[in-house]
Amino acid sequence: MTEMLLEARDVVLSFGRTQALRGAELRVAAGEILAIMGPSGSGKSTLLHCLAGILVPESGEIHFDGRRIDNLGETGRSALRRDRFGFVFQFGQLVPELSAEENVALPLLLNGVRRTKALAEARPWFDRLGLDGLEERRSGELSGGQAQRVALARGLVARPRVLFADEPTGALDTLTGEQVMDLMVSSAREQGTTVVLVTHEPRVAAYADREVIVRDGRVHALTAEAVA
Ligand SMILES: Nc1ncnc2c1ncn2[C@@H]1O[C@H](COP(=O)(O)OP(=O)(O)OP(=O)(O)O)[C@@H](O)[C@H]1O
Repeated sequence: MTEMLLEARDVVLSFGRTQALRGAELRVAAGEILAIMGPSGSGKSTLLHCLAGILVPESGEIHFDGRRIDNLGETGRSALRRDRFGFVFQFGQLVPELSAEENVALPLLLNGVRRTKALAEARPWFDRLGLDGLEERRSGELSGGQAQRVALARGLVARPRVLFADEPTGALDTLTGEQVMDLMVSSAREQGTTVVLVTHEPRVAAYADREVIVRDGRVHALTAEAVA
């Protein structure tokens, strides 16, 4: 049987009167690239945040790598996010005061890696992601696609077990979005990183090994019925 790396079991979470997740079930295999699709407001980001230990479900369980993580407490979940998970969001969210290179090195610096070593590990990503020559730029001096590739490098530099990507191409034009997806998928595969990708764009979801649909806070396998 394929090893399950990440699992949501009967997850329920409300914001006030809004029931964002109503018994969400999801299993993600190690090394898998999974796309979470679904209409606006259906609970995709909330599910991603629960899987990543950012939000804690009201009931239900989240398991990662053979252990339950929703009951770890903020310190434990924060350590897990720092050590095991990488993140890419819709608007790169680079730190504007830092150079592109320092932004990529940030997860390593936060993990206690020395500055020289962290920057040395960040540098090859510029060649790998077609960003040569942009190492010293601040985020305000990068195009949207360049900034998102820097954000991708930052998400992968610490070789996380899981990369969580929430609408990573949402702010990009189609061609630039496809470049980012190509690089995300090839880099993740190269280092064996599992990817959980939230998107509402079928073209983006097509890069994944498997797609699921979130509707009204529940997860459905991709079938003609679920799409209709
Ligand atoms: N912090 C919050 N406070 C209040 N309501 C929230 C909060 N976050 C999400 N919600 C609500 O929970 C529901 C699910 O939101 P979520 O962001 O998970 O949906 P989504 O499928 O990711 O949507 P989109 O595609 O528009 O980003 C929505 O009704 C949303 O308005």
